[in-house]
Amino acid sequence: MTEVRPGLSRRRMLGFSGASLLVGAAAGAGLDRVALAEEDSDAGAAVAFRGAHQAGIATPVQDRLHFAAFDVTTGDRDRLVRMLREWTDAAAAMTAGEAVGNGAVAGPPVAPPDDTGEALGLPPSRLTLTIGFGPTLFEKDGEDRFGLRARRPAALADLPHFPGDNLDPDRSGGDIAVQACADDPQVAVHAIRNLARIGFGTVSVRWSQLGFGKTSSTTPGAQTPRNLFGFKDGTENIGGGDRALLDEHVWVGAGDGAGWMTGGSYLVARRIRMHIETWDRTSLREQEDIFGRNKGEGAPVGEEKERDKPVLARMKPDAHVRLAHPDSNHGARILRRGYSFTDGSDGLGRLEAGLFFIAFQRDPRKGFVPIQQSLATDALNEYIQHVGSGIYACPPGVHEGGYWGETLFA
Ligand SMILES: C=CC1=C(C)c2cc3[nH]c(cc4nc(cc5[nH]c(cc1n2)c(C)c5CCC(=O)O)C(CCC(=O)O)=C4C)c(C)c3C=C
Ligand SMILES: [Fe+2]
Repeated sequence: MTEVRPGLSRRRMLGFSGASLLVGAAAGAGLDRVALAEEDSDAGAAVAFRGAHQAGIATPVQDRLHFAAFDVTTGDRDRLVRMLREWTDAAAAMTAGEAVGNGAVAGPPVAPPDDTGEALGLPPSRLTLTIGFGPTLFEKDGEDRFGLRARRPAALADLPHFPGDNLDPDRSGGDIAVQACADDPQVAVHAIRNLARIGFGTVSVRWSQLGFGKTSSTTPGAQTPRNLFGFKDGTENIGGGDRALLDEHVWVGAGDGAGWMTGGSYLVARRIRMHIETWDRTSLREQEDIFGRNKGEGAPVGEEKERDKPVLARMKPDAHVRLAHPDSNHGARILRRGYSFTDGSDGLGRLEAGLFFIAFQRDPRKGFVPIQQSLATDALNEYIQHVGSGIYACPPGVHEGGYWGETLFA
């Protein structure tokens, strides 16, 4: 259930109605977080922070993203744990629409405020904060900085090199990642900024990425969003309410090894540049052949409706959907949760744009890796390039009184 924080709430201060109370009441009534958020079409509502699984994985996808990867700058394990406790309190407050600590204006005038203030007066905006731990937290340059080496899950293996990869190390990796999703970009940015501020002296931001326009959904009944190539993206995704598929492909099971990850999931992030100008000079027929679906409706080749069952044999052998489909990958499935991005233009007048691809899975060695290997012959590769990468172990959800990563550091 959502924690009620002391101090000056950004909503209480402005007389805002208590969306977080709705979450609390619903949790008390036994409704689960996904069902609540799905029913609640109010983009300003709160998503419960605590639960068996972290929010931001199976919960409905919000409109905006701020993803940040941090490097830990201390070698002091206790200090790191202290920061994770402080982050947890701040995350619980911000996701409930509350200010961090004693707020932006209620603290002593001689000290910097606990909260940076730019979200004052804004509703919770369905903010979710999801944490993950990168391979380098467990071992970096042969060094076991925090005594965690033996706790590294086998599933948190470094990703192999894939054909066509052109990865920028300054936009890859990181000891800790936080995915902030919200319906208001200011709320997502505020959340990452406050975590970075709290972490000063313990962590520093290695790289971050803003995203707009979700390119996948976890609510199959909702309208499928479109990516920057103009195609519906996320049609065949794992639904947030599909418990059987989530248990099979997304949540780490008790028998999977690394018991501290039970109920957690692995996040793979890929910054994928999309060559928009080249794509825009490509014929409609060619574009549709590349995906194996039509552009208007999103129907598979030879079918009429988006949700019609695809017949892979009707698609070109190098069609994206044919190669990514579970039937071409021994049943491998992932939960996609990516966002479009544009970071202005590059020096050649081309849009610096693409897809910030995010996928959650029970084991990347059986999810993202084989699918991406199968995409080696994808016709889409002429129009895209992977330029950033990260893999992170996202622990299970936080219970009352617990903190982010408690099962790992216990
Ligand atoms: C390794 C995983 C994947 C990467 C990387 C990836 C990149 C990528 N995808 C699109 C656009 C579309 N993808 C679609 C389907 C689809 N893609 C993946 C995986 C990766 N995509 C999967 C598993 C699937 C579902 C396949 C299936 O079961 O049918 C679609 C079709 C609509 C849909 O189902 O979502 C589009 C469109 C882009 C533009 C891109 C890189 C920039
Ligand atoms: Fe795809």
